[in-house]
Amino acid sequence: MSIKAIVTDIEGTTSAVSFVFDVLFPYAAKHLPDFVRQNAERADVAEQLDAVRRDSNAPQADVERVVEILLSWIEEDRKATPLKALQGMVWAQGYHAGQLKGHVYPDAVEALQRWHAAGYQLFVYSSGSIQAQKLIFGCSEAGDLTPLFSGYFDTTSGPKREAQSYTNIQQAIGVAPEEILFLSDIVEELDAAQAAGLQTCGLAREGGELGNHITVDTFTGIEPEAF
Ligand SMILES: CSCCC(=O)C(=O)COP(=O)(O)O
Ligand SMILES: [Mg+2]
Repeated sequence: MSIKAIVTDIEGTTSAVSFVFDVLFPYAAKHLPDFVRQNAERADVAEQLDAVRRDSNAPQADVERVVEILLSWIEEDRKATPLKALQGMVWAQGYHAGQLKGHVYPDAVEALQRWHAAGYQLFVYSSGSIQAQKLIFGCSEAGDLTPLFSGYFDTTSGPKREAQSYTNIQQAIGVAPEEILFLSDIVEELDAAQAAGLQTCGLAREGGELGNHITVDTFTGIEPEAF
């Protein structure tokens, strides 16, 4: 069975962990409080603030308390859907103001372009919101890479360490599980994708092996036709 679709993680896979931890998360921590205060009545923001109240079991929390909760979630790298949605909105301002440029490894850019030209369907699956995914690739140091992608999946498809999430994504893509190659730097994500029947390839940019998964150190080492 040959690969028809490739689904890639972002942080640690197409893009440096340091870009997310040293640039994106501090940017969100700095700008999110005022963004939330100034936009708390906006319908899309209010919806996420209510989700924070629900998820943290604090139904009466005022805006300042919700900001505190969000900052603690950034600190602990919580992959909570409402935090990710709000981070995406804050980062949008930074990208559009030219303060942020998405980091994508040159080897990932080259391989994604080559695979797209060869007819593979390319997708993203990240804990970052779909808005944030489109921004990192759309406003990247290598230019607008969004034309390469056929679709985007975030935590609304489920947590990245659960097999069911990959079944949800496989059904949305509409090809057999074994025709999908999933790329990630996290062994628990690769295990979950494998349990759902997907092919897997680990990215270990500092070297080493990721569990029982074929592991490479750059995208240049990935040969979709070999799976
Ligand atoms: C979409 S860029 C921001 C990445 C992010 O917020 C994050 O939590 C990273 O998650 P990933 O699933 O890409 O490791
Ligand atoms: Mg990752």
